[in-house]
Amino acid sequence: MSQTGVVVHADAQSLAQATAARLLVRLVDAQSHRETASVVLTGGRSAAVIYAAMRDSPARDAVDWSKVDFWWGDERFLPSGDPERNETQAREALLDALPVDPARVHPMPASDGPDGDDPEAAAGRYADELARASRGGTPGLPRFDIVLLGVGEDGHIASVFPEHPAVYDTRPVTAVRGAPKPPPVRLTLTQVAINTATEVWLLATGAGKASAVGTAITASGPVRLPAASVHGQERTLWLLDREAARDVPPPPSTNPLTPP
Ligand SMILES: O=C(O)[C@H](O)[C@@H](O)[C@H](O)[C@H](O)COP(=O)(O)O
Repeated sequence: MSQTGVVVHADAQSLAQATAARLLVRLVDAQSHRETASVVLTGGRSAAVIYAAMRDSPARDAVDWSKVDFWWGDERFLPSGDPERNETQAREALLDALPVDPARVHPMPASDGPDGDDPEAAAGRYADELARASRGGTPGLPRFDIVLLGVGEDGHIASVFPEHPAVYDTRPVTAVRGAPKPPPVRLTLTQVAINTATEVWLLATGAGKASAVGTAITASGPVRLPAASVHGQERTLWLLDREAARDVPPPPSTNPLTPP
């Protein structure tokens, strides 16, 4: 049974530092069981700060980076090397500083790649790459130890936006056109793929996220927010700063001395 946790940090910087440390420990743990580990990276400002904190952490070398598989949860469908691509951000903030195995770094196709400016074909290509890495777990997908997801003000995760076709897509990867967050054309893992992960970590900082976070965490019943529809097989973690946690009720007290 998947557990959901909510961790609230004082501010965005402490969230980034703590999440970087948490991710490093989680990767070391995964490798202690299986030699390899896998993480699905996200884009956005919160993620970039976490990547830099990982890069600068003295504990980073506890991970055997040559045996970590890096996937992406979504990508802006732009030419390779474009500064707006999530791949570019992750390479500059983290991957370029690590002894990664290039064969284990799996960026989503770029718009100047083999499929040209056809995002549907590019999505299919990434689905094929995922399937090739499948090792007997979920058919067509590799094991994802941790999926990182930034959360948008509208409750989107990756490039799955509320009421957009990707919400209803049952394939593991899909193309997105008309995304409300520029750029409009993107590739994204769907909730189908995300929810196979062992752990899903949702990252949100700032008051602008509070409403979406509060609704996603507290609403019962069919909530039309993608952020409310993703969960890890074993654990779902909400990693928030105080501002983003504003609308999240405090956990029920476990102190037996507290009056009901
Ligand atoms: O490509 C992207 O833009 C991201 O993958 C997207 O899902 C992002 O994580 C959220 O929009 C949060 O972004 P911020 O952390 O910048 O608010």
